Amino acid sequence: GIPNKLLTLVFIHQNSRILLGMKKRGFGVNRWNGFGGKVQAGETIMEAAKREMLEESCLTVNNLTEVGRLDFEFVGEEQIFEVHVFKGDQYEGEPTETEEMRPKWFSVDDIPFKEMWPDDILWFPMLLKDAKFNGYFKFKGHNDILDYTLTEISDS
Ligand SMILES: Nc1nc(NC2CC2)cc(N2CCN(C3COC3)CC2)n1
Repeated sequence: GIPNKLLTLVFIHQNSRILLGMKKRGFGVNRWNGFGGKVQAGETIMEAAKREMLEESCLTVNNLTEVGRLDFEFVGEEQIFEVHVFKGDQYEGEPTETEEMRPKWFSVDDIPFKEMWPDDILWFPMLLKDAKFNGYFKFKGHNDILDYTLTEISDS
């Protein structure tokens, strides 16, 4: 088949708070999410994650680590979205609204799942711990999950 569409998703998680952004346009508009976007030719996935974070929030994240990978299939579409999820807790700069995203800190006990992609409530508990996770979701449109698999990979 055709190659997967490589995408990044970056979260800053500090103790009991996590930085999310309200997507102001494009894919996932009007949903809170981490920051990220496409991987360009000639850059690593990590470089793309840092670049998108800076472009979308004006933050430089220093200690990103990859914590998961989520594959998304959309019924009727050939290309799989391959999302590489990163987390860090050290940054430089101030969270700043851009054309793409409006940043806001949330308590980890009060994540706005009703205003997020429907898969998020499933893998967020793994994101907030320090285990790696792999997921596969089959979507019908942008709101219905037809089936999924989700595996936690413990470091130990
Ligand atoms: N949390 C979450 N869920 C998703 N679910 C699948 C859509 C059904 C996708 C997703 N991303 C894929 C799109 N990407 C946009 C930023 O530039 C492209 C952000 C991360 N992020």
